[in-house]
Amino acid sequence: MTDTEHVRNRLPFVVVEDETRTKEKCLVLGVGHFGSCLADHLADLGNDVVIYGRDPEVIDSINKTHVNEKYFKDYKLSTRISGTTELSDELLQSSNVIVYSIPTQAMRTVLSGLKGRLNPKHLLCFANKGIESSTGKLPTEIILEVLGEPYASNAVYLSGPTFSEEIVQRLPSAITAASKSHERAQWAQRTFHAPHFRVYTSADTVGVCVSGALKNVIAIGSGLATGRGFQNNTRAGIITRGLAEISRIGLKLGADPLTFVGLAGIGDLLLTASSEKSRNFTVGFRLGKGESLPHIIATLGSTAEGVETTRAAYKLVQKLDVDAPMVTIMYKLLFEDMPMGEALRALATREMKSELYGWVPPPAEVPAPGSENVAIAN
Ligand SMILES: NC(=O)C1=CN([C@@H]2O[C@H](COP(=O)(O)OP(=O)(O)OC[C@H]3O[C@@H](n4cnc5c(N)ncnc54)[C@H](O)[C@@H]3O)[C@@H](O)[C@H]2O)C=CC1
Ligand SMILES: O=C(CO)COP(=O)(O)O
Repeated sequence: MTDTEHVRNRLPFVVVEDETRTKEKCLVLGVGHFGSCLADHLADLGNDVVIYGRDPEVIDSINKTHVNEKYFKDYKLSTRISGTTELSDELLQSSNVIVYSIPTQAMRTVLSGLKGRLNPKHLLCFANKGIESSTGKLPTEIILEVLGEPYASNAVYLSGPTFSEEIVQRLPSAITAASKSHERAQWAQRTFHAPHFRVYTSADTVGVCVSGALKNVIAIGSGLATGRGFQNNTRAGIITRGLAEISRIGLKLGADPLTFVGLAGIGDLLLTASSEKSRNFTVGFRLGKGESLPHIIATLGSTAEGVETTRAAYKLVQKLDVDAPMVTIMYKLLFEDMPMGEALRALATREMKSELYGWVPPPAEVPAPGSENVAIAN
Protein backbone atom coordinates (compact mmCIF):
# COMPACT_ATOMS: atom_id res chain seq x y z
CA MET A 1 0.00 0.00 0.00
CA THR A 2 1.42 3.38 -1.02
CA ASP A 3 0.37 6.22 1.21
CA THR A 4 0.15 9.18 -1.14
CA GLU A 5 1.46 11.43 1.64
CA HIS A 6 5.08 10.64 0.81
CA VAL A 7 4.52 11.47 -2.85
CA ARG A 8 2.89 14.72 -1.87
CA ASN A 9 5.90 15.53 0.26
CA ARG A 10 8.21 15.53 -2.71
CA LEU A 11 6.21 18.31 -4.40
CA PRO A 12 7.79 21.73 -3.90
CA PHE A 13 4.47 23.37 -3.01
CA VAL A 14 1.55 22.97 -0.64
CA VAL A 15 -1.27 20.99 -2.20
CA VAL A 16 -4.22 21.35 0.10
CA GLU A 17 -4.37 24.04 2.73
CA ASP A 18 -5.76 26.91 0.72
CA GLU A 19 -8.36 28.54 2.95
CA THR A 20 -9.44 30.97 0.24
CA ARG A 21 -10.69 28.15 -1.97
CA THR A 22 -14.49 27.73 -2.18
CA LYS A 23 -15.33 24.29 -0.87
CA GLU A 24 -17.82 22.53 -3.12
CA LYS A 25 -20.17 19.65 -2.53
CA CYS A 26 -19.06 17.27 -5.24
CA LEU A 27 -20.74 14.17 -6.57
CA VAL A 28 -18.60 11.94 -8.79
CA LEU A 29 -20.45 9.47 -10.99
CA GLY A 30 -18.40 6.36 -11.71
CA VAL A 31 -16.13 4.44 -9.40
CA GLY A 32 -13.65 3.21 -12.01
CA HIS A 33 -10.09 4.46 -12.45
CA PHE A 34 -10.87 8.00 -13.44
CA GLY A 35 -13.86 8.61 -11.16
CA SER A 36 -11.84 7.40 -8.17
CA CYS A 37 -8.81 9.55 -8.89
CA LEU A 38 -10.89 12.67 -9.58
CA ALA A 39 -12.84 12.09 -6.36
CA ASP A 40 -9.55 11.75 -4.52
CA HIS A 41 -8.21 14.92 -6.10
CA LEU A 42 -11.33 16.94 -5.26
CA ALA A 43 -11.31 15.65 -1.68
CA ASP A 44 -7.62 16.45 -1.38
CA LEU A 45 -8.43 20.06 -2.24
CA GLY A 46 -10.83 20.26 0.68
CA ASN A 47 -14.16 19.61 -1.05
CA ASP A 48 -16.86 17.30 0.30
CA VAL A 49 -17.01 14.35 -2.05
CA VAL A 50 -19.51 11.57 -2.58
CA ILE A 51 -18.71 8.94 -5.20
CA TYR A 52 -21.48 6.96 -6.85
CA GLY A 53 -20.88 3.51 -8.29
CA ARG A 54 -23.04 0.56 -9.16
CA ASP A 55 -20.63 -2.00 -7.76
CA PRO A 56 -21.47 -2.47 -4.03
CA GLU A 57 -18.19 -4.23 -3.27
CA VAL A 58 -16.10 -1.33 -4.53
CA ILE A 59 -18.25 1.21 -2.68
CA ASP A 60 -18.03 -0.89 0.45
CA SER A 61 -14.24 -1.05 0.27
CA ILE A 62 -14.03 2.74 -0.20
CA ASN A 63 -16.31 3.36 2.79
CA LYS A 64 -14.59 0.87 5.07
CA THR A 65 -10.91 1.08 4.13
CA HIS A 66 -10.65 4.11 1.77
CA VAL A 67 -9.24 1.82 -0.87
CA ASN A 68 -10.74 1.04 -4.26
CA GLU A 69 -9.97 -2.67 -4.19
CA LYS A 70 -10.82 -3.12 -7.84
CA TYR A 71 -8.97 -0.27 -9.54
CA PHE A 72 -6.45 1.26 -7.10
CA LYS A 73 -5.71 -1.36 -4.53
CA ASP A 74 -2.20 0.01 -4.02
CA TYR A 75 -3.29 3.52 -3.02
CA LYS A 76 -5.16 4.87 -0.06
CA LEU A 77 -7.83 7.36 -1.17
CA SER A 78 -8.82 10.44 0.81
CA THR A 79 -10.84 9.73 3.92
CA ARG A 80 -13.11 12.64 2.92
CA ILE A 81 -14.72 10.51 0.18
CA SER A 82 -17.88 8.62 0.96
CA GLY A 83 -19.33 6.09 -1.43
CA THR A 84 -22.89 5.28 -2.39
CA THR A 85 -24.76 3.00 -4.77
CA GLU A 86 -27.90 5.17 -4.49
CA LEU A 87 -28.39 8.25 -6.65
CA SER A 88 -31.16 9.76 -4.54
CA ASP A 89 -32.85 13.06 -5.36
CA GLU A 90 -31.63 14.36 -2.02
CA LEU A 91 -28.01 13.58 -2.92
CA LEU A 92 -28.38 15.21 -6.34
CA GLN A 93 -29.94 18.34 -4.91
CA SER A 94 -27.40 18.69 -2.13
CA SER A 95 -24.47 18.52 -4.59
CA ASN A 96 -23.39 21.56 -6.57
CA VAL A 97 -20.63 19.98 -8.68
CA ILE A 98 -21.40 16.74 -10.54
CA VAL A 99 -18.59 14.95 -12.38
CA TYR A 100 -19.55 12.32 -14.94
CA SER A 101 -16.80 9.70 -15.16
CA ILE A 102 -18.52 6.68 -16.66
CA PRO A 103 -17.69 5.37 -20.16
CA THR A 104 -19.36 7.14 -23.08
CA GLN A 105 -21.38 4.11 -24.20
CA ALA A 106 -23.42 4.34 -20.97
CA MET A 107 -23.83 8.12 -21.14
CA ARG A 108 -27.29 8.26 -22.74
CA THR A 109 -28.67 5.75 -20.21
CA VAL A 110 -27.12 7.43 -17.17
CA LEU A 111 -28.16 10.93 -18.25
CA SER A 112 -31.69 9.74 -19.05
CA GLY A 113 -31.89 8.53 -15.44
CA LEU A 114 -30.90 12.02 -14.27
CA LYS A 115 -33.22 13.95 -16.58
CA GLY A 116 -35.65 16.09 -14.60
CA ARG A 117 -33.66 15.55 -11.41
CA LEU A 118 -30.85 18.00 -12.12
CA ASN A 119 -30.77 21.68 -11.49
CA PRO A 120 -29.37 24.23 -13.99
CA LYS A 121 -27.33 25.58 -11.08
CA HIS A 122 -25.31 22.35 -10.94
CA LEU A 123 -21.85 22.51 -12.44
CA LEU A 124 -21.86 19.46 -14.73
CA CYS A 125 -18.39 18.23 -15.73
CA PHE A 126 -17.84 15.41 -18.20
CA ALA A 127 -14.58 13.48 -17.91
CA ASN A 128 -15.39 10.72 -20.41
CA LYS A 129 -13.73 10.45 -23.82
CA GLY A 130 -15.49 8.79 -26.71
CA ILE A 131 -18.18 8.75 -29.37
CA GLU A 132 -21.46 6.84 -28.98
CA SER A 133 -21.18 3.75 -31.15
CA SER A 134 -24.89 3.30 -31.90
CA THR A 135 -25.24 6.86 -33.26
CA GLY A 136 -21.78 8.24 -34.07
CA LYS A 137 -22.55 11.18 -31.73
CA LEU A 138 -20.22 13.15 -29.50
CA PRO A 139 -20.87 13.80 -25.78
CA THR A 140 -21.83 17.39 -26.71
CA GLU A 141 -24.67 16.05 -28.87
CA ILE A 142 -25.82 13.41 -26.38
CA ILE A 143 -26.16 16.03 -23.64
CA LEU A 144 -28.14 18.32 -25.92
CA GLU A 145 -30.45 15.48 -26.96
CA VAL A 146 -31.02 14.05 -23.48
CA LEU A 147 -30.84 17.04 -21.14
CA GLY A 148 -31.37 19.92 -23.60
CA GLU A 149 -30.63 23.53 -22.71
CA PRO A 150 -29.27 25.13 -20.58
CA TYR A 151 -27.38 21.94 -19.60
CA ALA A 152 -25.71 21.58 -23.03
CA SER A 153 -24.36 25.13 -23.09
CA ASN A 154 -23.27 24.96 -19.47
CA ALA A 155 -21.57 21.54 -19.62
CA VAL A 156 -17.83 21.44 -19.02
CA TYR A 157 -15.60 18.84 -20.70
CA LEU A 158 -12.43 17.84 -18.90
CA SER A 159 -9.85 16.37 -21.24
CA GLY A 160 -6.09 16.12 -21.50
CA PRO A 161 -3.08 13.90 -20.83
CA THR A 162 -4.06 12.55 -17.43
CA PHE A 163 -3.48 8.91 -16.55
CA SER A 164 -5.50 8.20 -13.40
CA GLU A 165 -2.70 6.28 -11.71
CA GLU A 166 -0.46 9.35 -11.92
CA ILE A 167 -3.14 11.70 -10.63
CA VAL A 168 -3.81 9.49 -7.65
CA GLN A 169 -0.08 9.78 -6.84
CA ARG A 170 -0.33 13.58 -7.15
CA LEU A 171 2.22 13.64 -9.95
CA PRO A 172 2.05 16.99 -11.79
CA SER A 173 -0.47 17.01 -14.65
CA ALA A 174 -2.38 19.50 -16.82
CA ILE A 175 -5.87 19.34 -18.29
CA THR A 176 -8.32 21.41 -20.35
CA ALA A 177 -11.77 22.46 -19.08
CA ALA A 178 -13.88 23.36 -22.11
CA SER A 179 -17.33 24.89 -22.07
CA LYS A 180 -19.43 27.16 -24.21
CA SER A 181 -19.98 29.07 -20.98
CA HIS A 182 -16.79 30.80 -19.95
CA GLU A 183 -18.19 31.28 -16.46
CA ARG A 184 -18.72 27.49 -16.08
CA ALA A 185 -15.28 26.69 -17.51
CA GLN A 186 -13.78 29.05 -14.93
CA TRP A 187 -15.85 27.47 -12.16
CA ALA A 188 -14.48 24.05 -13.13
CA GLN A 189 -11.00 25.54 -13.33
CA ARG A 190 -11.27 26.96 -9.80
CA THR A 191 -12.66 23.69 -8.50
CA PHE A 192 -10.04 21.34 -9.96
CA HIS A 193 -6.98 23.56 -10.24
CA ALA A 194 -3.97 22.95 -7.99
CA PRO A 195 -0.25 23.56 -8.40
CA HIS A 196 0.18 19.90 -9.38
CA PHE A 197 -3.00 19.80 -11.47
CA ARG A 198 -3.08 22.82 -13.73
CA VAL A 199 -6.41 23.46 -15.44
CA TYR A 200 -6.65 25.57 -18.60
CA THR A 201 -10.01 26.85 -19.91
CA SER A 202 -11.20 26.57 -23.49
CA ALA A 203 -14.38 27.46 -25.39
CA ASP A 204 -13.91 24.76 -28.04
CA THR A 205 -16.12 21.95 -26.73
CA VAL A 206 -16.28 20.17 -30.10
CA GLY A 207 -12.52 20.24 -30.67
CA VAL A 208 -11.85 18.99 -27.15
CA CYS A 209 -14.39 16.14 -27.43
CA VAL A 210 -13.24 15.09 -30.92
CA SER A 211 -9.61 15.06 -29.79
CA GLY A 212 -10.31 13.09 -26.61
CA ALA A 213 -12.33 10.49 -28.47
CA LEU A 214 -10.17 9.97 -31.53
CA LYS A 215 -6.79 9.87 -29.81
CA ASN A 216 -7.92 6.51 -28.43
CA VAL A 217 -8.41 5.13 -31.95
CA ILE A 218 -4.95 6.30 -32.99
CA ALA A 219 -3.52 4.89 -29.72
CA ILE A 220 -4.84 1.44 -30.62
CA GLY A 221 -3.12 1.78 -34.01
CA SER A 222 0.12 2.91 -32.39
CA GLY A 223 0.01 0.03 -29.92
CA LEU A 224 -0.65 -2.37 -32.75
CA ALA A 225 2.35 -1.15 -34.71
CA THR A 226 4.51 -1.47 -31.59
CA GLY A 227 3.22 -4.96 -30.86
CA ARG A 228 4.01 -5.88 -34.43
CA GLY A 229 7.64 -4.87 -33.83
CA PHE A 230 7.79 -1.43 -35.44
CA GLN A 231 9.67 1.19 -33.50
CA ASN A 232 10.02 4.90 -32.80
CA ASN A 233 9.92 6.24 -36.37
CA THR A 234 6.67 4.43 -37.05
CA ARG A 235 5.12 5.58 -33.78
CA ALA A 236 6.04 9.22 -34.41
CA GLY A 237 4.63 8.97 -37.93
CA ILE A 238 1.38 7.48 -36.66
CA ILE A 239 1.00 10.12 -33.97
CA THR A 240 1.67 13.00 -36.35
CA ARG A 241 -0.48 11.75 -39.19
CA GLY A 242 -3.07 10.70 -36.60
CA LEU A 243 -3.21 14.28 -35.41
CA ALA A 244 -3.67 15.45 -39.01
CA GLU A 245 -6.58 13.02 -39.35
CA ILE A 246 -8.17 14.07 -36.05
CA SER A 247 -7.82 17.70 -37.14
CA ARG A 248 -9.46 17.08 -40.54
CA ILE A 249 -12.43 15.45 -38.81
CA GLY A 250 -12.61 18.13 -36.12
CA LEU A 251 -12.45 20.97 -38.65
CA LYS A 252 -15.43 19.52 -40.51
CA LEU A 253 -17.34 19.63 -37.23
CA GLY A 254 -16.40 23.26 -36.63
CA ALA A 255 -13.54 22.81 -34.14
CA ASP A 256 -10.87 25.46 -33.60
CA PRO A 257 -7.64 24.17 -35.25
CA LEU A 258 -5.56 25.44 -32.33
CA THR A 259 -7.25 22.95 -30.00
CA PHE A 260 -5.35 20.15 -31.74
CA VAL A 261 -2.02 21.55 -30.61
CA GLY A 262 -3.28 21.83 -27.02
CA LEU A 263 -3.52 19.49 -24.04
CA ALA A 264 -6.65 17.71 -25.25
CA GLY A 265 -5.14 17.40 -28.74
CA ILE A 266 -1.48 16.56 -29.21
CA GLY A 267 -1.00 16.36 -25.42
CA ASP A 268 -3.33 13.46 -24.86
CA LEU A 269 -2.54 11.81 -28.19
CA LEU A 270 1.17 11.82 -27.40
CA LEU A 271 0.54 10.36 -23.96
CA THR A 272 -1.91 7.67 -24.96
CA ALA A 273 -0.30 6.60 -28.21
CA SER A 274 3.13 6.13 -26.69
CA SER A 275 2.59 4.54 -23.29
CA GLU A 276 1.97 1.03 -22.13
CA LYS A 277 -0.01 2.56 -19.26
CA SER A 278 -2.76 3.32 -21.80
CA ARG A 279 -5.50 0.72 -22.08
CA ASN A 280 -6.07 1.65 -25.71
CA PHE A 281 -2.38 1.35 -26.58
CA THR A 282 -2.41 -1.99 -24.73
CA VAL A 283 -5.36 -3.28 -26.75
CA GLY A 284 -3.45 -2.46 -29.93
CA PHE A 285 -0.20 -3.89 -28.61
CA ARG A 286 -1.86 -7.19 -27.77
CA LEU A 287 -3.57 -7.29 -31.16
CA GLY A 288 -0.16 -6.74 -32.73
CA LYS A 289 1.12 -9.73 -30.78
CA GLY A 290 -1.65 -11.85 -32.26
CA GLU A 291 -4.30 -11.98 -29.52
CA SER A 292 -7.94 -11.73 -30.56
CA LEU A 293 -10.03 -8.64 -29.77
CA PRO A 294 -12.73 -10.52 -27.79
CA HIS A 295 -10.04 -12.14 -25.64
CA ILE A 296 -8.28 -8.82 -25.02
CA ILE A 297 -11.52 -7.08 -24.04
CA ALA A 298 -12.52 -9.95 -21.76
CA THR A 299 -9.21 -9.86 -19.92
CA LEU A 300 -8.39 -6.13 -19.90
CA GLY A 301 -10.30 -5.57 -16.65
CA SER A 302 -11.16 -1.99 -17.54
CA THR A 303 -12.56 0.13 -20.34
CA ALA A 304 -10.72 0.90 -23.58
CA GLU A 305 -13.03 3.54 -25.07
CA GLY A 306 -11.18 3.45 -28.40
CA VAL A 307 -12.71 0.14 -29.44
CA GLU A 308 -16.35 1.25 -29.59
CA THR A 309 -15.24 4.73 -30.61
CA THR A 310 -13.57 3.23 -33.70
CA ARG A 311 -16.96 1.84 -34.72
CA ALA A 312 -18.56 5.23 -34.08
CA ALA A 313 -15.80 7.21 -35.77
CA TYR A 314 -16.10 5.10 -38.91
CA LYS A 315 -19.79 6.04 -39.13
CA LEU A 316 -18.95 9.67 -38.47
CA VAL A 317 -16.24 10.00 -41.13
CA GLN A 318 -18.52 8.46 -43.73
CA LYS A 319 -21.27 10.89 -42.81
CA LEU A 320 -18.83 13.80 -42.95
CA ASP A 321 -17.18 12.49 -46.11
CA VAL A 322 -13.72 13.21 -44.75
CA ASP A 323 -10.56 11.30 -45.61
CA ALA A 324 -9.68 9.25 -42.51
CA PRO A 325 -7.39 6.37 -43.47
CA MET A 326 -6.42 5.35 -39.93
CA VAL A 327 -10.00 5.32 -38.61
CA THR A 328 -11.07 3.34 -41.69
CA ILE A 329 -8.30 0.75 -41.45
CA MET A 330 -8.73 0.40 -37.68
CA TYR A 331 -12.44 -0.22 -38.20
CA LYS A 332 -11.77 -2.90 -40.81
CA LEU A 333 -9.16 -4.53 -38.60
CA LEU A 334 -11.28 -4.54 -35.46
CA PHE A 335 -14.71 -5.27 -36.90
CA GLU A 336 -14.35 -6.72 -40.38
CA ASP A 337 -11.56 -9.22 -39.72
CA MET A 338 -9.19 -7.53 -42.15
CA PRO A 339 -5.88 -9.40 -41.81
CA MET A 340 -3.18 -7.26 -40.20
CA GLY A 341 -0.76 -7.59 -43.13
CA GLU A 342 -3.43 -6.40 -45.53
CA ALA A 343 -4.31 -3.48 -43.25
CA LEU A 344 -0.71 -2.31 -42.97
CA ARG A 345 -0.24 -2.69 -46.71
CA ALA A 346 -3.40 -0.70 -47.41
CA LEU A 347 -2.17 2.14 -45.19
CA ALA A 348 1.38 2.16 -46.55
CA THR A 349 0.52 2.02 -50.24
CA ARG A 350 -1.97 4.87 -50.37
CA GLU A 351 -1.41 7.59 -52.98
CA MET A 352 1.18 10.27 -52.28
CA LYS A 353 -0.15 13.42 -50.64
CA SER A 354 0.75 16.93 -49.59
CA GLU A 355 1.29 17.05 -45.80
CA LEU A 356 -1.41 19.70 -45.32
CA TYR A 357 -4.09 18.19 -47.56
CA GLY A 358 -7.52 18.76 -46.10
CA TRP A 359 -6.22 21.89 -44.39
CA VAL A 360 -5.22 24.11 -47.27
CA PRO A 361 -6.23 24.02 -50.97
CA PRO A 362 -3.92 21.84 -53.09
CA PRO A 363 -1.12 23.80 -54.82
CA ALA A 364 -1.55 24.49 -58.53
CA GLU A 365 -0.33 21.61 -60.68
CA VAL A 366 3.27 22.07 -61.76
CA PRO A 367 3.42 21.17 -65.45
CA ALA A 368 5.80 18.36 -66.30
CA PRO A 369 8.79 19.55 -68.37
CA GLY A 370 8.17 19.05 -72.06
CA SER A 371 4.39 18.78 -71.61
CA GLU A 372 1.97 20.72 -73.79
CA ASN A 373 1.29 23.19 -70.93
CA VAL A 374 4.97 24.02 -70.66
CA ALA A 375 5.15 24.69 -74.37
CA ILE A 376 2.16 27.05 -74.14
CA ALA A 377 3.59 28.79 -71.09
CA ASN A 378 6.88 29.28 -72.85
N1 LIG B 1 -8.41 6.01 -16.61
C1 LIG B 1 -7.87 7.13 -17.08
O1 LIG B 1 -6.65 7.37 -16.93
C2 LIG B 1 -8.73 8.13 -17.78
C3 LIG B 1 -10.02 7.84 -18.19
N2 LIG B 1 -10.75 8.79 -18.85
C4 LIG B 1 -12.10 8.51 -19.32
O2 LIG B 1 -12.96 8.35 -18.20
C5 LIG B 1 -14.04 7.47 -18.54
C6 LIG B 1 -14.11 6.38 -17.48
O3 LIG B 1 -12.91 5.63 -17.59
P1 LIG B 1 -12.32 4.75 -16.40
O4 LIG B 1 -12.80 5.21 -15.09
O5 LIG B 1 -10.87 4.71 -16.61
O6 LIG B 1 -12.97 3.35 -16.76
P2 LIG B 1 -13.02 2.05 -15.85
O7 LIG B 1 -13.21 0.90 -16.75
O8 LIG B 1 -11.88 2.05 -14.91
O9 LIG B 1 -14.34 2.26 -14.98
C7 LIG B 1 -15.59 2.45 -15.56
C8 LIG B 1 -16.58 2.52 -14.43
O10 LIG B 1 -17.85 2.89 -14.97
C9 LIG B 1 -18.81 2.04 -14.39
N3 LIG B 1 -19.99 1.97 -15.25
C10 LIG B 1 -20.10 1.48 -16.50
N4 LIG B 1 -21.36 1.61 -16.93
C11 LIG B 1 -22.07 2.17 -15.92
C12 LIG B 1 -23.41 2.54 -15.73
N5 LIG B 1 -24.31 2.34 -16.69
N6 LIG B 1 -23.79 3.09 -14.55
C13 LIG B 1 -22.89 3.28 -13.56
N7 LIG B 1 -21.58 2.96 -13.67
C14 LIG B 1 -21.19 2.41 -14.84
C15 LIG B 1 -18.11 0.71 -14.19
O11 LIG B 1 -18.80 -0.07 -13.24
C16 LIG B 1 -16.76 1.19 -13.70
O12 LIG B 1 -16.76 1.42 -12.32
C17 LIG B 1 -13.71 6.94 -19.94
O13 LIG B 1 -14.42 7.67 -20.88
C18 LIG B 1 -12.22 7.21 -20.10
O14 LIG B 1 -11.84 7.39 -21.44
C19 LIG B 1 -10.26 10.03 -19.07
C20 LIG B 1 -8.98 10.36 -18.66
C21 LIG B 1 -8.13 9.44 -18.02
O1 LIG C 1 -7.34 9.13 -21.53
C1 LIG C 1 -6.41 8.69 -20.90
C2 LIG C 1 -5.27 9.51 -20.48
O2 LIG C 1 -5.45 10.86 -20.77
C3 LIG C 1 -6.38 7.25 -20.54
O3 LIG C 1 -6.05 6.51 -21.65
P1 LIG C 1 -6.51 5.00 -21.76
O4 LIG C 1 -8.01 5.00 -21.63
O5 LIG C 1 -6.01 4.53 -23.07
O6 LIG C 1 -5.87 4.27 -20.61
